[in-house]
Amino acid sequence: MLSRRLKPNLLITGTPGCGKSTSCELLQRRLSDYKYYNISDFAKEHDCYEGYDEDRKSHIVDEDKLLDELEPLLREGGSIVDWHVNDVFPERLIDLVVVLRCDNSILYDRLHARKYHDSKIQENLDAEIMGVVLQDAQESYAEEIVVELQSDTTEQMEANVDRIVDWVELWLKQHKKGVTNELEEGVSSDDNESD
Ligand SMILES: Nc1ncnc2c1ncn2[C@@H]1O[C@H](COP(=O)(O)OP(=O)(O)O)[C@@H](O)[C@H]1O
Repeated sequence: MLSRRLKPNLLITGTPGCGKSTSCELLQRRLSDYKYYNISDFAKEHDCYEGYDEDRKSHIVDEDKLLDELEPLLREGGSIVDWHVNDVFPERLIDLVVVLRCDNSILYDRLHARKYHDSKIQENLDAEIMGVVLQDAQESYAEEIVVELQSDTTEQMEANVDRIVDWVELWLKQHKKGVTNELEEGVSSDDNESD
């Protein structure tokens, strides 16, 4: 049975610095009727924290509370979700997972420009080299909805956004066709039942 969402939910993920927020900003200009959720901001606004990690100097997100807040919004469809963690969203709520990748020396420069601590830069570079975010996505979602896209340059980012918009259009077309088929099958099986 098809999802009853009229528009897909897109999860844009990747190691910090790979370009999620910048890509989402471009994407939202093209999909202006979609809602954008930067989960780090969302967790802060909705107080979805369960503690503070002193070593990482970052808040620990209460994933249950986060999902309680987010699920009703995602059920509506038409969402662009931006977070480096991707394995907390139930598969039924996500239609496309884009994992952005970045060359390590470029990623180093971006994280350094952000004034991240050396240990935090190293942790993220290691995660990117080992493909941790991609692996999490592959373990959490069906193979056919996980797409890995390189995002080292502005040209690549623009091409990635074009690809995502094309994918959304295809989803909408297939979904419309699928819903029509389901309705027709529903009508014909109703006919059969009455035979
Ligand atoms: N494909 C790209 N080409 C050039 N610069 C990029 C690209 N993607 C991101 N950047 C730059 O890298 C920095 C980090 O990007 P950002 O979108 O904040 O990453 P994330 O949201 O994944 O942490 C920003 O200064 C952004 O302008």
